[in-house]
Amino acid sequence: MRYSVKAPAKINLTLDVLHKRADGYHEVEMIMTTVDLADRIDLTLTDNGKIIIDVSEGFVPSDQRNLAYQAAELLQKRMNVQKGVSIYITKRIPVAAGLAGGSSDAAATLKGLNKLWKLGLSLDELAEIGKEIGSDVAFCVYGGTALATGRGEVIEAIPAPPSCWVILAKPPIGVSTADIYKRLTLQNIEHAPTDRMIEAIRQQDFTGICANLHNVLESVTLDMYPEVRHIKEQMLRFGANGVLMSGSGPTVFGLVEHESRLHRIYNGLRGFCQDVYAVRLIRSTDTC
Ligand SMILES: C[C@@](CO)(OP(=O)(O)O)[C@H](O)COP(=O)(O)OP(=O)(O)OC[C@H]1O[C@@H](n2ccc(N)nc2=O)[C@H](O)[C@@H]1O
Ligand SMILES: Nc1ncnc2c1ncn2[C@@H]1O[C@H](COP(=O)(O)OP(=O)(O)O)[C@@H](O)[C@H]1O
Repeated sequence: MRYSVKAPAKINLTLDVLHKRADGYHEVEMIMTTVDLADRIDLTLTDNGKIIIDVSEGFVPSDQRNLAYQAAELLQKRMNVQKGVSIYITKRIPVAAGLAGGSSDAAATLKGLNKLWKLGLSLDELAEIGKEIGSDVAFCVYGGTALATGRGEVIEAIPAPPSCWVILAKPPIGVSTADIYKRLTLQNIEHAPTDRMIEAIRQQDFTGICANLHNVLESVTLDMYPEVRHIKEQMLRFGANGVLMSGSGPTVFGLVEHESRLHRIYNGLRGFCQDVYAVRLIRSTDTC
């Protein structure tokens, strides 16, 4: 028996850090939404109880370090499953990019194995297991658009923003999330307008959404990697309506209302950046 599951990327429309916690994590407030750039996870049932993993990209670990492997192992142990699985990941989401590719692979694996192993767990139960693997996994289990709090694992669904195009551009660098959080200075931080963003989304106010995009990690990554700042400036110059770095970066996304502008921005960016994608927001939460 075999299942294919889509694992979509996320972007952060806002990312605020409230304080550093005693456990070393940061207390965050983020509005996240899924986009239709996705990895594909193929799951094949095996009878010997073993978990085998392979990945289309050589530089993503194809062993216990892979978050999809960790998700399968945790679920197998937690639910006392005797069956095994062979996992094949076709990567399309750039790696270490601020798009939660690994977290989404883990979430999709949990959702796919829930069917393959006939476990009958709810999304809430899968998210509860997923949060042990990483802060972004719970959001990826639900998909859609949500306010994430705590260390990112407390998820409250909110309505989807109005449909629009999203241009993603990633310079050829990988960013360590832990490193960016470590370098963040919390004094004099300009906090994100989370409430205003939620209101703009509720009102389906595209201009308001673009005006309230804010990520407190952005200045940390921009100071370390001037090429990220350059991409931001160029995306705005080519005509994106709103531009922001996603997560800890280095991917920059631009929201674009009209398709007529999309090609100009895409082609302009492709002139100096290899990794550019034109995608759409996913408005449905059913990603499986
Ligand atoms: C920044 C964000 C925004 O969505 O995404 P990415 O840039 O990774 O996509 C997330 O907060 C990342 O989530 P995720 O990548 O799952 O993080 P984890 O594996 O849980 O943590 C990696 C490391 O980041 C730091 N970390 C993470 C989350 C948090 N709220 N506070 C932290 O300080 C910790 O040092 C931790 O060891
Ligand atoms: N399935 C996976 N896909 C991508 N990266 C993975 C995966 N499993 C583990 N990793 C590791 O996780 C790190 C972060 O990757 P990723 O989730 O793509 O980035 P981000 O946290 O910035 O969104 C990478 O350095 C990679 O080695």
